[in-house]
Amino acid sequence: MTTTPFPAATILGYPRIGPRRELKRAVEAYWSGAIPAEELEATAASLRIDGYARLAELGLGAQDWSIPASFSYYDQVLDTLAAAGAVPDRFTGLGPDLDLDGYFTLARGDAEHQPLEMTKWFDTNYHYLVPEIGPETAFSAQPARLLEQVRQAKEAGFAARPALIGPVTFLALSKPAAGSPADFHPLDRLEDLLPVYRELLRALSAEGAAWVQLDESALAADHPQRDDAALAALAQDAYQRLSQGSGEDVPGIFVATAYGRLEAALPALLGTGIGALSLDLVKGARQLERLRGLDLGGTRIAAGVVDGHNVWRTDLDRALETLSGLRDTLGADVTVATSTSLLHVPYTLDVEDDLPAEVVPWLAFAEEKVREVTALSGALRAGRASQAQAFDAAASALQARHDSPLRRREDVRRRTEALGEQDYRRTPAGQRRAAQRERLGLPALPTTTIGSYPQTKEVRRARADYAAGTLDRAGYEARMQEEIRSVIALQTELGLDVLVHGEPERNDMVQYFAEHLDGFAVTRFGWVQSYGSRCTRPPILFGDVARPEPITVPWARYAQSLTDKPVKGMLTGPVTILAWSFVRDDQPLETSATHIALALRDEVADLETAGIGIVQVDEPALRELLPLRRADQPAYLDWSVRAFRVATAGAADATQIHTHLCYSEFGEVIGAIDGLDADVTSIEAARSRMEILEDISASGFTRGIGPGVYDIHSPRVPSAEEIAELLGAALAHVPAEALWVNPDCGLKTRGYAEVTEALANLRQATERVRATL
Ligand SMILES: CN1c2c(nc(N)[nH]c2=O)NC[C@@H]1CNc1ccc(C(=O)N[C@@H](CCC(=O)N[C@@H](CCC(=O)N[C@@H](CCC(=O)O)C(=O)O)C(=O)O)C(=O)O)cc1
Ligand SMILES: N[C@@H](CCS)C(=O)O
Ligand SMILES: [Zn+2]
Repeated sequence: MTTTPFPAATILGYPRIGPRRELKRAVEAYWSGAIPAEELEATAASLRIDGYARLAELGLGAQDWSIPASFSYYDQVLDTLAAAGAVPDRFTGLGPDLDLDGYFTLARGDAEHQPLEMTKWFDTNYHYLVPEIGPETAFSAQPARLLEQVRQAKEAGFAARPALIGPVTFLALSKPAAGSPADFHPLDRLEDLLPVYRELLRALSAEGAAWVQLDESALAADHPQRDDAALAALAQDAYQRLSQGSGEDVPGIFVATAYGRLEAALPALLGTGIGALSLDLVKGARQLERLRGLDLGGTRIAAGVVDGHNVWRTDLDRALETLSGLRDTLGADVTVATSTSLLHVPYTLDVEDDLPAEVVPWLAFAEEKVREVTALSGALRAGRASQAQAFDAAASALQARHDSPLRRREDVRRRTEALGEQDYRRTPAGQRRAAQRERLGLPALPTTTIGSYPQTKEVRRARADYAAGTLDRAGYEARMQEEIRSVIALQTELGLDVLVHGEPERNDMVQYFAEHLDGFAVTRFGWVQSYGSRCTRPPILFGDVARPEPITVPWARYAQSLTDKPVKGMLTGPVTILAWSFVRDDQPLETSATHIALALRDEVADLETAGIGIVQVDEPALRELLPLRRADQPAYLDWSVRAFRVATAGAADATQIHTHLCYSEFGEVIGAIDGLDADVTSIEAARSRMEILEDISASGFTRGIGPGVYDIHSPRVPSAEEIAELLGAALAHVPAEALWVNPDCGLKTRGYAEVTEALANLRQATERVRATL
């Protein structure tokens, strides 16, 4: 065991995109050829050092290994793949020692290579790149980048703790490389990967790193292919072996877990020789009870009491009580920590000049959370009085929040309480189908798109000018109407059957609604990394939600006035609005979902009044919020489905309700999708070549279904032949009267040239297949 003690206070990770999105801009400039690699690396290095310096100013020790080196150019799972030399064979021409361009090729693909798949990181809106591991994938230690970061930090006067994904989580989140035997899982390669971790740890130790963080959050989630006890046993064995000999040539191992609770892995990890273990005591508060009576075996517990995944100011008195109770229970000192990396929250509240003044003191972003961690650590060791100012300020903010009338709307509460079973139910789907067929008169295999059209520079510029006040409201509306006219004209020319207005007025499908609903605040600079260089500004839900006036109706009405074809109204569903916002922690999510659903229900009614016959309610995040533990999933699926039904069940029989879900792991939520009772569901299917439809037909799903035939995440334009083939494959599983033809998702991130060509091919392919029916 290392002789350097584990720090008294720490965080699991920090935002890295830059306080002003400097890394995003530099990376994108490098991609476009505007700056050379040296300039990107210099920007990255100075962002890292400035970040360490700021964390030290905020109270973390510059020399005690409390500051994590959690930087990444793109994604921390990709960084771990690079450190383990686990480059998939299909990336021909790339060796195990990736340079910057090789690294970005894995993330973004190139002319010859599809990029690694991207998927959600636990229950967050962050996406990681999925490693592809086969029985023969070669592993080799590639520590150069990690060592360089440790060295750079050291030279600048900081002992920054290297952070990697741990071996069990790395493999648990990987997928089998193409061509692997059916019964193979990447976890089968743990034995081969451990020596590589050993070597990485040795190299880091030789560079002077006294502690290394290995993130093992997969141990806090149920795994689709391994039961919890089996995963815990793998982790136990792995950490016993990695810890052997620590102190001589192996640094102290800090296993970080977040996003939920450890079950079997909690006792399994203690006693393996790891130096420290962090637990998420926000989402996994029930772990506290389980710690009672466990033998720590010399492992120090880092108590994640400051929420890293939300923006509320911590109740410091309560957290201190938890910490001192835990210290007494364990009979050992504990480290104060964040529950997760702070990657999920914006840098600082300090720069926000437009948040409601009353709400600001209720909040803590990354910098403020670091101060909370250090205040708690100070109080735990020297008493509350030593941190009186921080504690008193937190207590009065908490009281003010508790007493604030901003949190409650009695009209919304009354309406929520008055909801009865009839408000969740439409007439049976078959009856609705007949009414809709008569009203809409659509051809077989109706063609449509998912909602957004390319967000051009000009559209973004108009929005920025409007926000800055250099374009007035009338000018802005005229500009958006011009865009809608052109999108309707394009769809008419392409001969699509169900048109959309194109969503030009939306900066983001969630932020836009939050900006138009009471109960939400939006930030000006609160960017949070979603994937790679892409960021979102999650809105903050602080009160009961109400809709002061119709939101989308004028745009939809305008679009419908331009055509005789049906225009599909476009809303974001309650679960997705919640999933991509910072949500209230003072009431169940279910209650907030119902409030949003009621606002959407009114919007649906107003769209109907405006003559809109089809309304799509997008729920791409339905899968994302699925609890990590199977036991918790049925309750979630129940309330999320009910919220969708509150939003949509007020619609007339002749109004066709669509929903859209853009991910392809349907197995877990297929029952819920049926429960939504939407008339038509569009899903992502192009990349998996319609394989997903086997699940759907096996489940007896009888509603309209639009499996995507155009992979919008790729700049590739699918040919008419390819689309016709996909439609043929779909018809093997879905009756023609139920099949819709559409892309996988919205077109906002694509350009007009590719979109126009792809949609022309989509239309042509549909004609061909229709002729065979
Ligand atoms: C579908 N996805 C979404 C998720 N979460 C959401 N909240 N929204 C989503 O759509 N999660 C899952 C996926 C993640 N996918 C993406 C895809 C693309 C982006 C993305 O491109 N983000 C943009 C920011 C988009 C945005 O809000 N734009 C604003 C203005 C932004 C801006 O930078 N303005 C400039 C000034 C304007 C100018 O001069 O051009 C500035 O502030 O400096 C807008 O369009 O109005 C990104 O750039 O990262 C994210 C998630
Ligand atoms: N209507 C949205 C859904 C994205 S998931 C869009 O088309 O962009
Ligand atoms: Zn989508």
